Amino acid sequence: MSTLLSLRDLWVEYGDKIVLEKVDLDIAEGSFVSIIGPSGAGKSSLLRVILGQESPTRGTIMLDGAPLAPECGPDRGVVFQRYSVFPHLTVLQNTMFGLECAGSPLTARLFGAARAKARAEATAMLEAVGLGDNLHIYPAQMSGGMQQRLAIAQALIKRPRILLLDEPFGALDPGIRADMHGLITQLWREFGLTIIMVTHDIREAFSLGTRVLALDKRRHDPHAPHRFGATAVYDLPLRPREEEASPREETAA
Ligand SMILES: Nc1ncnc2c1ncn2[C@@H]1O[C@H](COP(=O)(O)OP(=O)(O)OP(=O)(O)O)[C@@H](O)[C@H]1O
Repeated sequence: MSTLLSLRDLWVEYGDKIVLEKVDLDIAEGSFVSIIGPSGAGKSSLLRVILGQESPTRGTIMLDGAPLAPECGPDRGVVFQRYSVFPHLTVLQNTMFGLECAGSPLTARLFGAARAKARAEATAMLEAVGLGDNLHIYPAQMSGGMQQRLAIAQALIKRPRILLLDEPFGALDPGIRADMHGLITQLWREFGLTIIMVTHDIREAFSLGTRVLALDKRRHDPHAPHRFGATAVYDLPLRPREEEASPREETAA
């Protein structure tokens, strides 16, 4: 598999606090990378710099061999733990919104054939995430799992190559979580995605990922804990995706 994303000598600092130091990573196209690590290790900070929400203090990020644009682009989608959907828009409107913004940046409205096309694309995406029967309801009428399905549809509608997931299932009940594991694995295959997922759930990290990265500090100074940042202390390749039939958690059960 070819390298899609390359991080070289990446540092993230806030003031005199070093959060990440000397992160060197190559992420293969089509991989599903789980990132684990203690609270405050810089997992979300790493996602934010890959997303383009923040610039690293030092170092480079290359996407397909070219420097990553320093802003969020359509090649990267993101789903956070907390629901990021618009409460005043229906499921369909929430999903069409990304296409309308891209097609009409000033008014975020499409008309005629362009609108019909966006509507058809959004409807197909909502069917793919299992919300095909709920196009016209509002987020307040949905369960947490349904809202996360909608957040995934919103992230995928612009056909990103990389999907960044920051604790996407952390707020869900165990049964719903298992359904979402099945869904994300299916979408990963169907859309040929490269996924980078931050999770606190080690079982989830290993059952979904083709690779597990642990971020932590290699060096500690008890008198100045902020002087050293975290880096990838473990990098565990798991089975390649071709060998995967279903999430390992479900196969093991
Ligand atoms: N904008 C910011 N300004 C200053 N410090 C920040 C900023 N963002 C994050 N930090 C600090 O950077 C460190 C890493 O934060 P980050 O959220 O990346 O960790 P994390 O590994 O995702 O943690 P958690 O597992 O608790 O979500 C924390 O100490 C945090 O307080």
